[in-house]
Amino acid sequence: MQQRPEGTMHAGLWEFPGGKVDPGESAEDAAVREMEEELAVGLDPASLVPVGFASGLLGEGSTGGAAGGALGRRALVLLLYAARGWEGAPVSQEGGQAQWYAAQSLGELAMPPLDYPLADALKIWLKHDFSEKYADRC
Ligand SMILES: Nc1nc2c([nH]c(=O)n2[C@H]2C[C@H](O)[C@@H](COP(=O)(O)OP(=O)(O)OP(=O)(O)O)O2)c(=O)[nH]1
Repeated sequence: MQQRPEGTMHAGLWEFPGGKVDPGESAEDAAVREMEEELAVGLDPASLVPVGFASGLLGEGSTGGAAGGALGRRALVLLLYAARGWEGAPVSQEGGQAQWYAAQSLGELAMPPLDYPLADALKIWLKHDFSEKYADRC
């Protein structure tokens, strides 16, 4: 998990690492690029397995950050992927904190609103160990 920097929307809250999909990019390619940029971790896009998604409005529930409250009603959809293999040890590249947490403890962490349903989806996914089904991919 990564802690959002001061001065941004949802500052100080812990989120799943990732970021926006660039024009012309697939969601998987964006996830790989963001993991490299944010945590210096190398991933194979073919090894990513979809875990779940969460949908809401940009800025909903945020009190801090420059953009808070002034965003209109833009939709935000977060996609969560699992990867069983990667290259390198995750180290935050952008000055904030990055830390491993057990999936079961994520509910106690202060997170932006959409990361809670993502954490629930992850717990269900791990319980059923769907990764076995994709053993050749992750
Ligand atoms: N993780 C997460 N982000 C949320 C939620 N609600 C919400 O408005 N956001 C915002 C925060 C960010 O502006 C945006 C996610 O984009 P992002 O991960 O690329 O974060 P960012 O804009 O701070 O980073 P960057 O593109 O500048 O690198 O969505 C939420 O519930 N969870």
